[in-house]
Amino acid sequence: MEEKKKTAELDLENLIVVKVLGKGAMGTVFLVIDRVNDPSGRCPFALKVVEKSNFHTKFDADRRARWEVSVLARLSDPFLPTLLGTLETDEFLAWAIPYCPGGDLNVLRYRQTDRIFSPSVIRFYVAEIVCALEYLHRMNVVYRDLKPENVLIQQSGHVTLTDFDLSRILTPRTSKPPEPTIPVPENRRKHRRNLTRLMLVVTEKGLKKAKSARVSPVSRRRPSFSNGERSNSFVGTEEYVSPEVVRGDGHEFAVDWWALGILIYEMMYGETPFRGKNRKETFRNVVMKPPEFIGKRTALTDLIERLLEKDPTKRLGYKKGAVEIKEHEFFRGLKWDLLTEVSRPPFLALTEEETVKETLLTASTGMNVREYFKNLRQQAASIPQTPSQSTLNSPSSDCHCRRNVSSFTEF
Ligand SMILES: Nc1ncnc2c1ncn2[C@@H]1O[C@H](COP(=O)(O)OP(=O)(O)OP(=O)(O)O)[C@@H](O)[C@H]1O
Repeated sequence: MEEKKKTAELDLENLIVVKVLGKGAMGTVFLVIDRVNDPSGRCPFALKVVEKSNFHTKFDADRRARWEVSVLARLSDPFLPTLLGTLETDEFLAWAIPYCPGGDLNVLRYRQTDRIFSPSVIRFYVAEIVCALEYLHRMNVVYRDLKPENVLIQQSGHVTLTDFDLSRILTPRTSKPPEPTIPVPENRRKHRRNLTRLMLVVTEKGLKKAKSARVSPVSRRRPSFSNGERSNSFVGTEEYVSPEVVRGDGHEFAVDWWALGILIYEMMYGETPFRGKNRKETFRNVVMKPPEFIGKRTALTDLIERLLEKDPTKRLGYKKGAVEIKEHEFFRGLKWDLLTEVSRPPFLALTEEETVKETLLTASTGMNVREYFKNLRQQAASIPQTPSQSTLNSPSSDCHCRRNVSSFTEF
C-alpha cells in the first residue's frame, strides 16, 4: 500500500451530533459538526464511532477498526473516502470521513419505480465502482464487501465506496497458475475444517449432510494481515459471497468482480440472483445455479453473466483486472477519464447550501458523541428496546438490509 497521509486529531468534546447516519455491526456513524473549528456548522462530516466495549464482545472489532483506519489513511481516489481525522479515548475509537448526503445505493434503489435502475443509470454507477475497485486492487487491497449498502452517494452525485474493515492486502498473482477450484481428492478432504467440508458436500452431494454454514469465530485462527496471494477468510455478505469463498478454495481479487456481478443484477432486477429460503440454499445456489435472466439478452446481461462465472479463473477481470471490464461492450463509448467531470450524475443529493441548512435545523440536540452514548445507555437501562427503536434514524431502516456472514474468520 501507499504511504499514510497525515490526518487531523479530533476532540470528541467538540463534536456535536447532528444525527445518526447509520448503524453497522461494528459501529455507529454520525453526522457531526465541530463546534470549535467550524462554529457556523457549514462543514458537517461523518464520524464512525466504535465503542471499545465492542472490542470484547464483537469478534476482532479492535483489529478491524484499526485496520479500516489504516486503509482509509492511504486512499486518494475520487470514488473512495478520504480520512479527515481520527480520535481515540478510553471509551471510543473514531474516525471522520466526508459526509455523503445522497444515502446509499440500496436506499436509492428503493426510491425508484419498481425498485430497479435503468441501464444508463447502472452504466454510470457501475463505471465509477469499477474505477474504485481498480484503484483498490492496484494498491493490492481486495475489498470483499461490495454491496449496495456500501456504495454511498456524495454531495456531487458521484459514488464513494465505504466500509473497509473486511478488506485485506493480497500480493498480486505471480505467473504460477492458481490452484484449481475443483474438489480436493478424498484423502485430503478429512484434513479440512468444518466449513470446507460443508462446502464440498454442497458441491458434490447436495446439502443433506450439511450442518450450519455459520463459521464459529472462536474456532478460527486469528486473522493475519501478512501478504499472501490468496486469502482463506470466510467473509462477506451472504448473497454477495462468491463460489470460491463458499467452497473454501481460497480467493483473491476476483471475489470483488463476482460481487460486482451480483450488484449489477440487483440494480437491474431488484433482487439478487442466488437468494434462497435460507443460508444453506443461498450457498448451494451460489455454487451450482446459473443466474436467470428475464427478457431480452443485452450487453448488460452479458456483462453480468461474465462476472458471475463460477470459476474465478474464467471470470471477467481475473486475467487483466478492471481493464477487461472497462473494455466490455456495455461500456462502449464511455470516456473513463472524464467520469469525474460529469456534472449531472443520475441523482443529485441536496445542494451544499441545502445540506448546511438541513444540518443546522437538525442539530438541535447539542449533544456531543460521549453524551449521546451516555443517553443511549440510560435509555436502554430504563426502557426495553424494541427492534424499531434500535434502527431509528438509520437511512436503511426501511430497506431489506443484509449483514455480513461472519467477520475475519480464517482457516
Ligand atoms: N460518509 C457517510 N455519509 C453518509 N452515511 C454514511 C457514511 N458512512 C456510513 N454511512 C452510513 O452508515 C452505515 C454504516 O456504516 P458502515 O457500513 O461503515 O458501518 P459498519 O459498522 O462497518 O457496517 P457493517 O455492518 O456493514 O460492517 C452505512 O450503511 C451508511 O448508511
